[in-house]
Amino acid sequence: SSDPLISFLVRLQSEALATLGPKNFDPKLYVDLPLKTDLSAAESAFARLPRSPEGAILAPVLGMFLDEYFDEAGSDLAYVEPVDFVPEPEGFLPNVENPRVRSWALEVHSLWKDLSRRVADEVRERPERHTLLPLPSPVIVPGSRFREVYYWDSYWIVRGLLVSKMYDTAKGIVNNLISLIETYGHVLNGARTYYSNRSQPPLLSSMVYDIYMRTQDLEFVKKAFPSLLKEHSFWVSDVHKVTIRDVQGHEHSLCRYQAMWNKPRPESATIDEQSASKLSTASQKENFFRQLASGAESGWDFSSRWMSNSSDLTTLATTSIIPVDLNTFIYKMELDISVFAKLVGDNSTSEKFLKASKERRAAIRSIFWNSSMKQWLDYWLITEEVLESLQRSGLIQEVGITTSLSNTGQQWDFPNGWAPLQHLIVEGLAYSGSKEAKSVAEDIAIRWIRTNYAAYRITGAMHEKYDVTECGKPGGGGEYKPQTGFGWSNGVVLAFLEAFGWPHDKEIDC
Ligand SMILES: OC[C@H]1O[C@H](O[C@H]2O[C@H](CO)[C@@H](O)[C@H](O)[C@H]2O)[C@H](O)[C@@H](O)[C@@H]1O
Repeated sequence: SSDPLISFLVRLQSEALATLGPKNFDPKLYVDLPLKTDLSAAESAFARLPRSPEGAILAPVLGMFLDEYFDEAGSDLAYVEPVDFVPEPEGFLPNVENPRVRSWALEVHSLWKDLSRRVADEVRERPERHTLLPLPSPVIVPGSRFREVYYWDSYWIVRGLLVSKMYDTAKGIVNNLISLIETYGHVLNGARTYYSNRSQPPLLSSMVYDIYMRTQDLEFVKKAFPSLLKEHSFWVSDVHKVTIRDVQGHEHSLCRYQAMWNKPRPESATIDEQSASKLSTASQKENFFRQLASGAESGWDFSSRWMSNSSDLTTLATTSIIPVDLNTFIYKMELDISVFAKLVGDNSTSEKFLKASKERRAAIRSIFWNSSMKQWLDYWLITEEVLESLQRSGLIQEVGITTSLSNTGQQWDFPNGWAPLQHLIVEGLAYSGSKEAKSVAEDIAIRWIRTNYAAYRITGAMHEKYDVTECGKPGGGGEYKPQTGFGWSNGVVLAFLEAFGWPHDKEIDC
């Protein structure tokens, strides 16, 4: 991370694992520790800690260091009784008559007191010492190791608070999430600096809607409205947006989860490093880290739903899946915004969002609905995976796609490229519905045309195969002399020229 506090805490986390071992080790504890001093003082003391001959810090030494430089995780939030809590709210669950159930429901209701916190002033005064974010209103935390506010948890917390008639607390929760949008442009996964690279299932508009339905507080809607527009832009812009063509050729705009992060998640860095250890290249690891963080953005961290092989976490392919639920949440957000726009007197925005919601509903029907199964199913962007794997494969060479990576001297091997294989792959990519694949297809076709042209100029003939590592070079190898003529090469060049054209100013020489 480029945040110096997070970088230091992640280092501390990794050293603590080496000292304490994996049993009962929770990596998140370390990135939640509030500093007692300035970071530089803690860093230099850490660097001076005595170590064993093997390089590890001994457990008592680590304990003393933690006591001296850090407060307890979670201590930067203070317990506070919610202003609107009463032991038995008027009109509480009128239809729950059974005395045992009613008394249990009242106990659950009273748990709001245990989970209610206020961010300490210290966090506002010295934010650089805390990964906790300084939210303005009191918060309700999920509990236990989750010492901070979470985005999608908040929706069901709000639903419960409405049952408990704790309207001010519910509005405070929304106010906190709005403050995150105003600072970061989106609601963070959770209210920690290390969660800023991603969001979580977007349910803020639903919180506003449900609170409004109970309270009729129009001022509250007016305040939330501009932030909801910003949040909508975040979800429909480049990082999350995917354009997809249905079988009738209609283009639809849908959304996927995609974190802006390709490193281990700070709160689970030791686990992510361990999971990635079986991957060999830096780019495979970076991709895996992005898939992990994107899985966390989905709220389903982790699930076979996002894996191509359910028993291998490294096959996580979160960003290659268009999820039904995310698009349904955004559809709801669009409908909610349309309603709110009308309430605040902005009719043109209301119309605009109604139209957007209709388009998304059509996309959901067209892309996710499986009529034989009578189910909405996530859509796998297989082409993207195939494209990525093709791009990583080494098969795409200077002037075309090589038949294999083995240089055996056989003609259907490296470095020969054959016209029919170029054509099958280029057409497959071009018609896949992915813009990126289409542009890769065109690029391969152009290079192939150029090498065919160059070889023709040099040798006066079209060839049965070409050496794709060098422009203008015919192929070789095999048990007979390379042949010219040549039927399928001619056919493919003409088919490519018809598909992609060749404008005046485009260079034909390699
Ligand atoms: O209830 C809070 C959240 O708890 C889980 O995820 C969180 O923990 C992960 C590991 O510490 C973290 O990487 C993730 O970003 C957090 O949201 C749960 O899976 C979430 O659905 C839930 O909101």
